[in-house]
Amino acid sequence: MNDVKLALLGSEGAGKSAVLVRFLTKRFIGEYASNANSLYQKRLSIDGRQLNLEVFDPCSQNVETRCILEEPVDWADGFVVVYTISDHMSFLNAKNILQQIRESRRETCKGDMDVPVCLVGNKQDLCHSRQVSEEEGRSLALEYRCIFQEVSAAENYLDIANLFTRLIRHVMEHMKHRSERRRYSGSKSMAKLINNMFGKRRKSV
Ligand SMILES: Nc1nc2c(ncn2[C@@H]2O[C@H](COP(=O)(O)OP(=O)(O)OP(=O)(O)O)[C@@H](O)[C@H]2O)c(=O)[nH]1
Repeated sequence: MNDVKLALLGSEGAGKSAVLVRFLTKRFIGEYASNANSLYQKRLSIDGRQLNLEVFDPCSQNVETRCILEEPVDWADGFVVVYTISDHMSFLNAKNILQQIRESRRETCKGDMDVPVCLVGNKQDLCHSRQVSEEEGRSLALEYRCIFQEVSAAENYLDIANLFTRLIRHVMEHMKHRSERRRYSGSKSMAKLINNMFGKRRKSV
């Protein structure tokens, strides 16, 4: 069974917990305790494959004053970055987070393909007070090569379910690709080793 680990990141009050709880329970719960880190676990079946999903929902933090990615960036296989469409500052924070993910992953996984990330513009139901256009969200996602979707945790389950499903599929493909690369480079170096040993021996005969 696959283990898939996701981390939720975004500004305080962007609706991270609401989005996650909507996905896990199909329900919208208005208020959540935000003074502790939470780890949610759920067994899922996607494309006929069973998996253990773990989602890390860190407590509120001010992304302007401290680095938010110390722990989740190494732990997670994929990220959900949430902003509020009616709060431009949360969008700027989301951009900052995407940049931090890119930089930290570049340091830890040299030459590796991009880590799966989805950018979520939440509170679509508040479009009368929109401060971030859908186009801005889409082009930020394009810049950082991530999945993008505007959603409303308050009003809609299906969009959120589809979004998580796409991200999890992407994570599983990414994991498969990484393990194939590892196996390939492992067998390449093994072949090199064997070649070196027997090649040399053959020469000396
Ligand atoms: N109108 C509307 N309100 C929402 C939506 N999603 C969340 N909220 C509200 O936004 C507030 C913050 O939601 P949370 O899910 O606690 O946000 P969070 O990002 O987890 O917040 P912290 O844990 O404090 O960082 C709550 O009052 C929610 O009821 C939404 O889609 N639409």
